[in-house]
Amino acid sequence: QPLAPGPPGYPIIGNLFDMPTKSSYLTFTEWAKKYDSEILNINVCGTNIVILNSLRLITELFDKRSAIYSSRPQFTMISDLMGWGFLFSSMPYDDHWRRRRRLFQRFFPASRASELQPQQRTHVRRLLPRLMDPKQNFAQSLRHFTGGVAITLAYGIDVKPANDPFIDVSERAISLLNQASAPGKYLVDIIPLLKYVPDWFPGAQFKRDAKEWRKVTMRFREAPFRATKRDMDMGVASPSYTATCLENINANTMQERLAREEEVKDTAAIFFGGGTDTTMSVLLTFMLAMTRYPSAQLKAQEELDKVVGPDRLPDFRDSPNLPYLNALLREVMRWHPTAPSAVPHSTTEDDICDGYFIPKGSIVIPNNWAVLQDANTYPNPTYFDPQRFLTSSGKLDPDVINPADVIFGFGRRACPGAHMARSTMFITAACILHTMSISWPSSERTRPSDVKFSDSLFPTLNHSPV
Ligand code: HEM
Repeated sequence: QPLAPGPPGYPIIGNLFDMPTKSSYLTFTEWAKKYDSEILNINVCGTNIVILNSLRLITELFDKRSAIYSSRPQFTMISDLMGWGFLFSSMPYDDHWRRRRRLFQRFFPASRASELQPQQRTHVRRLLPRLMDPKQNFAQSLRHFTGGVAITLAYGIDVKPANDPFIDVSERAISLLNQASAPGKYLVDIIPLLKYVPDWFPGAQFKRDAKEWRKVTMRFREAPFRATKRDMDMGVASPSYTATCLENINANTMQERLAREEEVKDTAAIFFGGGTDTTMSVLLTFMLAMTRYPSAQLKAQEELDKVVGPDRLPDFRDSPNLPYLNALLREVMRWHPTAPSAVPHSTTEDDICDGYFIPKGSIVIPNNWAVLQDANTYPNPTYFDPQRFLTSSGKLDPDVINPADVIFGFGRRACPGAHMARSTMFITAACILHTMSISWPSSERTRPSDVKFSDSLFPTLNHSPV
């Protein structure tokens, strides 16, 4: 069977020089047009990479054939040398992953979303005055907010308004992780044996860096967990994911108990590790869209005025009565999706799809950008238009694909924090729109349309809109 089409490449290095280092989702979308194929194949120094450019193929492989499409590619620099292998989002499809994913979903299931609401409310109420305070940097306030929600829910720790030690170490750790995640940055990811080069060896700066950065990773994993355990021992711990999991450990031996505790520690770290940059990215995109499309903002505010009225803040229970706001949030997720080229999976068996061979060990990238910017599904896709998700009678249209069913991923590796992310997005956007208007600062020389999205896995704006 042939491989799927794609740029031809060179012997040994394959498509090394074709592989985009910036906005890869745009290049993948162009290739799909150029080769007139929803499925593409490239090879970078022996690693086979398959790119899926349609929802049909993504659901076919990740949902229907999930038994062989549910692993993750391994990156030596991050997972091994920097110590991030404990995050189950990056683990291969094995028992370590299975145990952690099961634990996370047992104590943090969508069915318990309403239990998160009091803490989410408290954090939004603290965010609103900060956003209105001209002395506070608005993006920093949003970052502190999403970090605070994660730390409170994971550990029951109430973060300080500024210089919080847990937020500070977590932000530093994630920023190092993001820097090291740039595709093709480290040769050791292509030649894993290089990890055995001694630290003092010329050219081994990556090993010296990794040694320092690993200390930050470990502090990120340990410090808040230890604080919660200490509070539990003293009987003063607030309810949290960590406290619930620790209370529910059922172990026969000390060794077994310690192993279970390590799993709790690993999964608690995912709240910040998986939930902060991602939610922040959607909220920043929301703020930018509001400055660029003031008529959509006004419409959502009129709906809130009608449904919520002037005497209270919006609440979770208002959601079913706010179809326009919900449509607007869907459009935010579609217009510039978070993780546009998603989180790659990898295959554990050979397979054939649409007549093309997919070798075992291939990296498989779902190109969400191509799905969410497809003019057949979303006419005039570059335009921000919440109305596309509504019927003529103003209800949410079930026939238009909800971008939330795309941006949180697919199959057995789909995002297990989507319920929390969606409710945080809803309550934050509703409260912001009901209490303030978002506009571009008149003193600013650039315009909202000049704003560029940065190029990390979860792009955030590199320029604050307000
Ligand atoms: C708007 C916010 C968020 C977005 C856009 C998002 C998106 C994603 C995506 C695209 C994946 C990969 C899915 C796949 O491989 O098919 C993922 C995985 C994951 N997300 Fe999220 N996420 C968000 C928030 C959160 C939150 C709040 C948490 C935790 C509380 C979380 C925890 C995870 C975990 C643990 C995984 C890895 C699952 C696995 O590999 O088994 N995410 N997320």
